[in-house]
Amino acid sequence: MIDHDDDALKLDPGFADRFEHQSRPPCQLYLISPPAIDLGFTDRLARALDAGPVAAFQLRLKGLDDHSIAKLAEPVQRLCADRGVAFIVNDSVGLAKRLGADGVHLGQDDGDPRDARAMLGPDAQIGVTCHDSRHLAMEAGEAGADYVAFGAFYPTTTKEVQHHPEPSILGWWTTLFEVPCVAIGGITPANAGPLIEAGADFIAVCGSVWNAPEGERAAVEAFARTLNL
Ligand SMILES: Cc1ncc(COP(=O)(O)OP(=O)(O)O)c(N)n1
Ligand SMILES: Cc1nc(C(=O)O)sc1CCOP(=O)(O)O
Ligand SMILES: [Mg+2]
Repeated sequence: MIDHDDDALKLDPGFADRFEHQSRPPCQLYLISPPAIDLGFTDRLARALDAGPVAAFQLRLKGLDDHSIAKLAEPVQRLCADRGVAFIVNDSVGLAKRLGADGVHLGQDDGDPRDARAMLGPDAQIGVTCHDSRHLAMEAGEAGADYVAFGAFYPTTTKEVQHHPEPSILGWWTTLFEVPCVAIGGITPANAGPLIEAGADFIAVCGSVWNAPEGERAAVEAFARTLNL
């Protein structure tokens, strides 16, 4: 059965405690890195993380081997740790283990969450891509995922996507299961509302922060206003 572990709701330690009277904490921001970064990226990340509450940061660098990602990861991971932001590695359980990351995000072809759990231990946050599929989400929950991710809700230029769920999948999930759900794909401060209202526990965003004409600081501030944080 799906794990109803209370820790599953605590990506940001201490956050949930402020909302003990509610059955689920309010929706939080989950920031995804640009697909490529250089060493100067930490300045941008610091501006983003200092602009408003960010629960988690995912290092998602495509087209690089684990060794190259590890070299770029070190200052980024330190920055997240200094600010109490969960540091999640995309795709690679081995890299997450090597870096001592807080967790790993697995796509449907990135490995079995059970193997990830065995390698990373009980405290690791393991997230699983579930596209627009209730079936995949229940499978991920059964396999011990700490969150399930649905998307892409809106058009995105960050990734080629084939699946476009309706916001109602978020409400369906949160009504039935305690495991948090993440909404992803083309989310901006202006279009996040229906996903938050439908029940997203997290909104995961990339382009609307890193490609924002007004800069990452203003973009995170705008998300904080949308989320009422
Ligand atoms: C929070 C979150 N949700 C979905 C994804 C997509 O993962 P995946 O399908 O493995 O695609 P890539 O990101 O690896 O291109 C994600 N990374 N994070
Ligand atoms: C990484 C990713 N996964 C998706 C999915 O649907 O599973 S959509 C996506 C891209 C997210 O970036 P942006 O906020 O710029 O759209
Ligand atoms: Mg992947």
